[in-house]
Amino acid sequence: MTLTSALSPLLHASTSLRLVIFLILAPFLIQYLSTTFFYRRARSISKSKTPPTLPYSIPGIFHVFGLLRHGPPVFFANAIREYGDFAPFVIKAGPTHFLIIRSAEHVKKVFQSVKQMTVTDFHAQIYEKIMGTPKEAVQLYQDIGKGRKESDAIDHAHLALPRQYFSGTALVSMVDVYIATLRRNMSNKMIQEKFWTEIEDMWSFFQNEIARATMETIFGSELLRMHPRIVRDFWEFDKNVEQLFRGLPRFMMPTAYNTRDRLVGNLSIWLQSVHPGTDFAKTAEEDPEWDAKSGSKFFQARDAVFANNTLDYQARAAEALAIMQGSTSNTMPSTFWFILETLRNTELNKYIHSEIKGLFDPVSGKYDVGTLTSLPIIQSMHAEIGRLRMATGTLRQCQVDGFQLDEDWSLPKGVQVMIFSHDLALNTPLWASARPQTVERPLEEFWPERFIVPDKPAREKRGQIRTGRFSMEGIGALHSTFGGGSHLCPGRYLAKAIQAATLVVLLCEYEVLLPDPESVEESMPPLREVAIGQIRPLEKVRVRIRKRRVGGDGKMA
Ligand code: HEM
Repeated sequence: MTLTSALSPLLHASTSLRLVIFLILAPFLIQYLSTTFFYRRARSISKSKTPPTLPYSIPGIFHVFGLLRHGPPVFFANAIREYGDFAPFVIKAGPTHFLIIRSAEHVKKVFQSVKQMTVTDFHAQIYEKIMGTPKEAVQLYQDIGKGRKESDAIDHAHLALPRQYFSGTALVSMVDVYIATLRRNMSNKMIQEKFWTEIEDMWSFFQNEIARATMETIFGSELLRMHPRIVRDFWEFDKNVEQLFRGLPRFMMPTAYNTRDRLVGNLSIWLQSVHPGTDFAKTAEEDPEWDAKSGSKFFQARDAVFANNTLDYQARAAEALAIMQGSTSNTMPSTFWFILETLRNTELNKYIHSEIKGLFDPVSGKYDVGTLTSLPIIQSMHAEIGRLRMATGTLRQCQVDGFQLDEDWSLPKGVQVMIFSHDLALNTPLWASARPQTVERPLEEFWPERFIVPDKPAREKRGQIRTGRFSMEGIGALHSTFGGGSHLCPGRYLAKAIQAATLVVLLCEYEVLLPDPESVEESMPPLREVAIGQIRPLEKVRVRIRKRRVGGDGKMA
């Protein structure tokens, strides 16, 4: 349709009719013009231009209807499929502008520009809309980086404490607690040596067991004792996180708000009982690493910062919910896939079992967590699960006008830069040019050894597991599952340790098998349909489990 033919009915009608015709035609016209502008801007060779906006038909509202109709995960995925070759491009939800970037160079530039690309406002919104933080406390988050003492202390608790406690020996102690908790909970299930027990739905089983063990490790056992429903409430809350972030009124989604409020209320009651006053944290070297009532040293130290910096119990409970969500929401699905991918591949299963079965020390009754998590196959599996089975988004807000993304593109102040891990993870040309060895097998396929560099070029037999050293060299920017730069997820080592610890307990202490492998293959989720969000099998996955016999020397079989 040309512009003249589109306007011709208008030129020959009465005023009111013209208005009606104009209103009917206007969206088509605007769509036509915005499409023309989009391609013109995207193909322009001029320097320092602002990125184009995806075609739209209603100015001011832009892509709001599409985002509401399909939901952001599908809308963003469709936009990438249709216009991905023209990235970077902008999607506008009314006054909020999202810039989608898709190149490794752009990702690096954004992560490295710590001062110009921040998360402060985004984090404040998460606390207010999702976690239910009271308004007065939200101001403290918004004042981070503005020289306010309490806000700086909160920033320290967010950035420094997880990095201190989720690495080195502190991490090993946490994982020891996780393993002991998981083993105890599993042994309470009366799983037999002689008979197989059938688990109908491995996803729900993991939702319960991994969340339970992770929560007990971070918060202590008293929380679960006081509020036995907390795991169920947590998953109900987690399901509604995106809805809560949209900020729809309470009457439109009462269950989402009620569940969130119940969680915050219960966490607040628990905190008042286990962390009274401001001097409750026992974090000296000689203090125990974990306390059944007060929780891990990490959680005690963190809550003490908030207690000493004007956060009331409701705001502290919202903080506890944020840590519950950060630690459980992605770790459970990634652990599910870690185990399922192992069970799906007999050679891999045998190889991993042979690598890990010697890691149990019958004298201490503990596994060697340090060795376990540094095995190349475990590290590579962790990276591959993050690449293929997780779809996370990382956001940064541009704080300056004219931010130079590169010599072609310049960004306005306020634009929200979005990086989608799954999109980058499946971009074959980028991976092939960054490190050709990583695309020896298609990126759409799960390849546990993708991140292993062989020691020497050896001829591998079919099905044989590749050995060598683990490396992320050259591909860091393409693997953004854990974000990047100064906010790179501090829990990534804990997530890897939880995956490996769950695997070691299930593989060394139990025999686990998939009774219906064909239906599991048919249940594999499609790729690229959502840009962000939980990836889970299409159908329930059944597993059979029975206890392994322990040898006379106390060693695992
Ligand atoms: C597979 C599991 C996990 C995934 C995929 C994941 C992913 C992410 C991502 C994408 C970010 C944003 C990073 C950025 O803005 O650059 C993040 C931040 C964060 N994650 Fe994780 N995470 C996982 C596990 C954990 C665990 C176990 C914890 C433990 C408590 C944790 C705690 C945090 C915290 C506290 C932040 C905020 C960091 C900051 O703003 O400085 N995460 N995570």
